[in-house]
Amino acid sequence: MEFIPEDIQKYVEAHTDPESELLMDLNRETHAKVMMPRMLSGHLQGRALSMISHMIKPSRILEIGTYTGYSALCMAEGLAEGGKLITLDKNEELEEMVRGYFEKAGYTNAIDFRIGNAIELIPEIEGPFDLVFIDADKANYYNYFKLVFEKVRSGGFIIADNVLWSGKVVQTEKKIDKDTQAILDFNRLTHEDDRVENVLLPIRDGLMVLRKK
Ligand SMILES: C[S@@+](CC[C@H](N)C(=O)[O-])C[C@H]1O[C@@H](n2cnc3c(N)ncnc32)[C@H](O)[C@@H]1O
Repeated sequence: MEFIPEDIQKYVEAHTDPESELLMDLNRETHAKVMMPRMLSGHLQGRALSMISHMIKPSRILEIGTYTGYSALCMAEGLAEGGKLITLDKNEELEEMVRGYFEKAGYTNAIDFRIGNAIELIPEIEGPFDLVFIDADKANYYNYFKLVFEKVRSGGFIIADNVLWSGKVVQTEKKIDKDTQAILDFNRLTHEDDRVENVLLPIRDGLMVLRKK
């Protein structure tokens, strides 16, 4: 589902910095060879994540849901000198491709790519983090929020992707599927949580931006 008219989307992209050659290659290769390329953040959201990361200048970023590494590479652009980004994914089939791109981008030392179930990996990872990006299985979104919360420094950010869930968050049908319900719960619970400030940005499929007080 497109949330804004196609011509406006094109105008927005034309007036946003282009992707680097490497990100363009990764975008193309993902679309040509990998299942469900819609999962990749893409040009506009990638530039937004890079811009946000530059604004925060994080020393430590945690990403939950690497896929082919596109969003990790975008957020890594804003890391402080000597900063680290840890990214988690359970799909080992993409490991070689993802590591190849991290190497080509010169981020072998800055990006720590770990394979496994994020629910099991996160408790073993020490904080504090300046920025956490939640972009894995929707059913666990609120669990991820709870698992990372104490690891985020005061003033740090948690961003969750796909919180508009292709518009299903405002559907009027009575039967709500499991993932939609999980996103609805995540949006409501984080919005009502006094420990964070929040803004839901309607970029692509929706980014929930939370700032820990
Ligand atoms: C939407 S994609 C991530 C897209 C990527 N962040 C980007 O913007 O280019 C979601 C990823 O989460 C991973 N994933 C799903 N459940 C997971 C889990 N329990 N633990 C770790 N990774 C998981 C999937 O394998 C998939 O690669």
